[in-house]
Formats: sequence, C-alpha cells, structure tokens
Amino acid sequence: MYHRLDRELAHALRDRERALATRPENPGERYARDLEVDRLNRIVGELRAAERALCFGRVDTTSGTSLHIGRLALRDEDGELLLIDWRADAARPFYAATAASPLGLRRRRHLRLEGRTVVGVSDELLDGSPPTEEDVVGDGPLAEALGRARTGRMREAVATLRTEQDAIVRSPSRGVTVVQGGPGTGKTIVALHRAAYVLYAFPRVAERGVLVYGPNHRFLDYIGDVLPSLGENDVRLATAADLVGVTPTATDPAAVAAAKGRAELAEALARWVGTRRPHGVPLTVTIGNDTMTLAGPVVDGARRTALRDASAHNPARERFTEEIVDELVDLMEERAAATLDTIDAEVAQVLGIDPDRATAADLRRLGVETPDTAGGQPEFDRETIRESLIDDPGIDALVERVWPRLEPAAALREFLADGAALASLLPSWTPGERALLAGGANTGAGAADLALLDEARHLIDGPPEHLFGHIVVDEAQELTGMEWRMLMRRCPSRSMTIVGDFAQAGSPTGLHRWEAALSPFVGDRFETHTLTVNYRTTAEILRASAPLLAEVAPEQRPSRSIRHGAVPRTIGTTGAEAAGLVKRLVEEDRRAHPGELVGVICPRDRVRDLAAVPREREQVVLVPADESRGLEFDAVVLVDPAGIRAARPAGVRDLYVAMTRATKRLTVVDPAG
Ligand SMILES: Nc1ncnc2c1ncn2[C@@H]1O[C@H](COP(=O)(O)OP(=O)(O)OP(=O)(O)O)[C@@H](O)[C@H]1O
Repeated sequence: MYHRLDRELAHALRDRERALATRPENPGERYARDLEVDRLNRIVGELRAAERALCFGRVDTTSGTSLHIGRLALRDEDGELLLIDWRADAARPFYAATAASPLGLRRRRHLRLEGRTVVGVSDELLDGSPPTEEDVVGDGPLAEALGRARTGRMREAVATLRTEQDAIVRSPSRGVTVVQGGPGTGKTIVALHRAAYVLYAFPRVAERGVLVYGPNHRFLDYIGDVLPSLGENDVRLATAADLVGVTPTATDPAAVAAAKGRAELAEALARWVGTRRPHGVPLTVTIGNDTMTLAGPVVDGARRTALRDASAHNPARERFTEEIVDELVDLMEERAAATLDTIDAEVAQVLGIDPDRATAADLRRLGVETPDTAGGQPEFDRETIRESLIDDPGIDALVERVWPRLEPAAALREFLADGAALASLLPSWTPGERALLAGGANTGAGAADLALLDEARHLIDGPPEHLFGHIVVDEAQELTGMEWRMLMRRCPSRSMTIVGDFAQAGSPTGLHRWEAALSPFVGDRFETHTLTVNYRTTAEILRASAPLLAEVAPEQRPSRSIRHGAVPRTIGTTGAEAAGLVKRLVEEDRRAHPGELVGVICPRDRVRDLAAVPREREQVVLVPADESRGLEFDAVVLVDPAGIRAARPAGVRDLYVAMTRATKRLTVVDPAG
C-alpha cells in the first residue's frame, strides 16, 4: 500500500510540475491551469496526510472476504481495490459491528503502525467463533489510544471511533445534527469526523467548504490538527472575531453582554434602519432652469420598488437613486416634449412651415441622412441624461435626505444609544434592560458586539461574502441568539453539526434548550444525539464533580466513565502561599510523570500571580477557568475553586468545566482551606 501511495504521490507531483510549466496564452487557459493546479495540490495534500497510519483496520467476513480500511482508497496496478476510505459505505461494518450485531463480520482487526512498520495488531471476534492461530486477541486499541500522554493537541480517532459515535459521523441527514453529552464524551471528536465525512459524502456541500466555529483560539489551536490529519485542508477554523474581522477591545459586564445577545434586537435594529428612510417626504430638485418636485407618494413608491429588488440598506439605496432618476427623466421628457410642441406651434403659426420637415429637407440637400422624424419629436436622449444624473452629486445630496448612506459600526453605536427609539422598538423590555444597551454603546467593541455588528452589516451592506456548505459549531451552548443568527446567515443550506452541553454553559445567553436556539431557523427539523460514555475523565474525578453537576444541571445524568485513576485530592493553603504550592505540585507531577501534560486552571485574576509556574516546553499550561472549555490534560491542578465560582455569574459552571479536564489526576488547591 505504501508502494502505491508513493507511486500516486509521484504521479501527482509530476502532473503538478507539468501543469505549472505550461504557459497559458489567454485568461481562459490560465483559469483552467489554475483549477488543475488547485486540484493537484489537494490530491498531493491528501496523499501526504495519509502517510501516518495509512491502513489501520481490516474486516473479515464470515464468507471469507476481507477489506482493509484506511485514510483513503488505493488500487493496485490492475485496478484491484487494496484499501478503502474509512468514510466509504463499505467501511461502515468496521465501526458499526458488535458481538450482538456482527453485520456479517467474523473478525475486526486494528493495526498499529510506527512509520511504515506494523507494531501492533489486535483482533475482536464478532461471530462467536473460537480464536484461531491467526487471531490476535488483546487489549483494545481504544484503551491504548486513551492511555497515551496528552500532547496539548487533539488527535484524530479514525481507527477507534465507537459505534454510537460512528452512527452520528455517518448520519445521512444533510440538515442540522445536534450532539450533546457530558464533558469528555467525544462530542468534539465526533463533530470533526462528521465534517470529514460530510466533505467526502456530500460533494455539493463540499464545494462551498466547511467552517468549524469555536469559542476562542486556544480551543481552535487544540483541535486544529484533526482535520488536516484526516486529509482535509480546506476547512476554515474561526471564532466570532475571525468571522466578523474585528478584535474585541472591551469587556462588557455579563448583564450587558446578555442584553446584547438577545435575538429581539435583530428585528429592532432592522426597524431602526428602516426609520433612517423617512416616508412621505417630497423631493424638489433644480436642473438647469427647471425645478421639479417628486411628490411624497412617488418617492415612497420608488422606495418600495428599491427594497423589493435589494433588501440591504446601502445596495437598495443605489436602486432607489435609479428609480428617482427615472422619475425625474420622465418628468424632464414630458416637459421637453411640451416645450417643443409649444415652440413648433409658434414657429408654424409665424412662418407657415413644419420646422421638423424643413430641417430634414435641409439636411438631405447637404447629403446627411436623418431618421424619419416626421410627425415626431427630435430624440430626447434618455440614457445619456439618466447616466449623468445618476452620478450627479446634486442628486446624491437629494437622495441623502430621505435615504442616507449608513456605515454599520457607526449606525450600531447610534442605535444602541438611541433611548427614545429603543423604547418604541423594544416595548417588552424593561427600562433597566434597555439602559444596559445604551450603557455599553460607547465602550468600544466587546465580544457581544460582534454578532450585532454582523447583523448591522447584513442589514446595511448585504449578506456576508463567504458562505459555507457545512458548519460545525463547537461549545454551542455558549452562543447567544444573535450569534446563532451570525452563523445561520453563513449557512444557507442549514447543513450543520452542533455540539455542546448546557451544563457547561458559561455565557449569559439565556438559551438553555436546543429548541430555543434552533427553532427560529429550522423549526423542529433537527436530530439530537446524546453521547453517554466518558472517554476522558476518570470515574473518580467524575464522582467528585457529581455534586457540581447536580447543581448546574439537576436533570442531567452523569456520563459513564471507562477510565479509573486516583481519587482527587484537595490541599488547603493561604492566599499568599498558593503560588508556591502550585509550583511545587507541578514540579512533583512532572517528576513523577515525565512527558505528561499538566494544566493549571485558576480564576482569571490569579493568572498573573501564577505566571511564575514553570511552563517547561509547553508541558505545563496555565489557563483561566473561563477559557478551559473543550481542553484536556493528563493532570490538572485546580486553583481556588471558590474564586472561580465567584468570578462571574456562570462561575459555578466554569468550575464544573475545570474539574472535568483531567484524564488522570486532579489536585485542588484551596487558598481558603
Ligand atoms: N472513539 C474514540 N477514540 C479515541 N479517542 C476518543 C474517542 N472518543 C473520544 N475520545 C477522546 O476522548 C477525549 C474527549 O473527547 P472530546 O474532547 O471530543 O469530548 P467532548 O465531549 O467534546 O468534551 P467537552 O464537553 O469537555 O469539550 C478526547 O481526548 C478524545 O480524543
């Protein structure tokens, strides 16, 4: 297989070389060449990504056939299939077969490679037949994958996806799929493999590309290797700030952020933008010696037409200008016709001749052919007049009176500070709630302003430039109503994988149910899957965090852990000594477990105190608790649980998240203890 992989890579590289060497002679050829180079780049990328663990599985059916499963499909020289892509339908039994439902398999084999050498084989016999000499029955590959030290970067799990996870990854639904479950149940890993599957199985979706949306860069960096290692490089990873292209410079108090996240603001903002275009206002303009007035209802009619053709404020303004100019040109034409008629009548009366015919006869004598204008008027050159008016600054100033151009960020600031307008547009809000908006209006962009700004841009300048065929939303419990709108407008196909856990919600969104988040966009058309097995946290840590789970989500059953480890310990200290103690604990852990990853999780305001804790080649990571969602460490030293709890309204959830980050050891340092 590696031999074939090398051959295919060599071919692709040679083809790319050739394509690059061609000299296109026109833009069409250049375009075709660039497309071909892009295609070959993609193939080279996929082939290179397949190098590691090229073939990781094999299934043998009871009828004696076998298939090898790997990162991509390979054929030998004669076209015989050597390896099938893990996403192909034929690979499904590798993931889905169980002893209870073997799907025609006798044996499932996992292969472990180091470089190009097979260093481990483990078999599961699925049909109840006794092992033969060739079956290697041993410790499962999952246990092996989970037991490895963490590196600070999530790894793909293509060889060990579980049946319940695989069913979600391969779901034939092209719509919205929600995956929920407690910490460590594999929601993120499932979502990323789902993205890879969607790209493989739904080419139409793949054409537009996939977006993976996450709460912050620390998290996106953590998961950023998974899709490239599955050969998928055309995936965009982004936070709200990346999508909107603005870096937040201010932090809103929780109540302000919550108010700014409410979806009702979208309607209010749209109506407020509408009020920038006053109704019933006549427009008067002087062109040359002519003064013309378009009556209010005529202007209103032009506005309606413009908004029918383009719904965003600034582009529709251009349509409106055209409509107004058309109305003016009509008026001018009528007037010109009336004036010429009067002059003709006067000339005819004085000279007794028809001036049009006389002019035409003169021109003919000079050898100039003229169009037959007998009985008509000389041409009124509508187009030229129209074009010159459309670009005329006077007309622009006129339009500005009833349809001012808007700049989204400035308009948003004005809207948030417009107390009188907010009172009439948000009558169901209390004055206190409305005041929160105004209070935050001039502090600079906070995180909660991003989605509002995106909404304003959409209303004012039109839809976002980049749309996606599929969006993966991770830590989706964090999203506000406005943020959901920001994502949905980027995914017109509504093909999405959404993963989250409301027990971990840190944002003051007020959305506690998937229905509340999704029904405005897809009604009840979404599938929900719940994962129940915890692959990260040991049973002992899970037990220690159970009281917190009962506090934040009493309706949620704890997940079932498949790991065991030491019982978490709590060490009391004083505020002054905490930093020293943490340093000692980290050093101890490093000595006892070299090569393992330690996370120190603390309240945000203690980060500076603890900055002296040695980082040791990134093997020790210091994380504020409110930024620890989604992350994973072998050992966690959790500092000042009461401080984490008190730091913000969702502090208790931050604490729950922080407690569930370790795969092996948890030590709590309690400065009040
Ligand atoms: N089938 C699997 N094979 C190998 N590793 C797995 C598998 N399923 C989950 N894991 C591992 O378990 C850990 C937890 O998974 P993941 O981060 O996806 O969970 P999560 O539900 O998103 O957690 P959280 O809610 O805390 O963010 C990760 O290290 C992941 O790689």
